[in-house]
Amino acid sequence: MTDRFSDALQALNQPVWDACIHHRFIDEMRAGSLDDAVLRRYLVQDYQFINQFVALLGAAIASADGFAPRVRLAQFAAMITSDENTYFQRSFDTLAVSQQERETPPLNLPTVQFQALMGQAARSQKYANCLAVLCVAEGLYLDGFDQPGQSLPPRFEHAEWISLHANDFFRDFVGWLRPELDRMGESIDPDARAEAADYFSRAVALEQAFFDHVYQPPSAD
Ligand SMILES: Cc1ncc(C[n+]2csc(CCO)c2C)c(N)n1
Repeated sequence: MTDRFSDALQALNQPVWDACIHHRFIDEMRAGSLDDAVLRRYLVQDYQFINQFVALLGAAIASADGFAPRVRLAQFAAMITSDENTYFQRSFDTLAVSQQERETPPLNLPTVQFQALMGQAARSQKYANCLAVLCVAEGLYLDGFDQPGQSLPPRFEHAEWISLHANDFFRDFVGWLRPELDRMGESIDPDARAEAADYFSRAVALEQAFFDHVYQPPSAD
């Protein structure tokens, strides 16, 4: 076990973390072999996830302890609400996702639970809790999708999703996020650390459930 708070949290959750980054969903996305029905279910649910995620970033910006972290987080929010948003819209067009499914789909249980977790972290107004959830949501996607020397699959729906998480900007952001959580971990008391650790663990478990659920037939909550 190491001294860094972010490493310690990841080590505590390593089996589930590894199950996520080696999840069939990630393998099939990288191979370009993902079933369109699975991709469609994933993207429809994930679009609802991203909405709350941006609210969580807003809460992190509000609860951060200085201007430099606020600038970082704001720049990241700008990327998600521009490049990433157009990726969703173009993929929805290709997969013939209706306006209603884009905006108000029935939500899977893990999506509702993740939204609740992000809302709770945001309302706690504690920067460490927000960072714990962000470290999972970002770090896990970096570890899963950013493989050295990988070649991208031919279809843009797969290739762009990978390159959204395997690029210098994203690497740099996660490379900032982890030491930022370490820094906050040092400045809060043990109870607050335990609280942030709980957010981290719940987020890792929900990431796994989120991936698993898109392989289940619709309405199998
Ligand atoms: C369930 C779920 N968890 C994490 C992410 C990852 N994520 C959300 S926003 C963002 C920024 C750049 O893409 C990243 C990496 C996701 N998409 N869906």
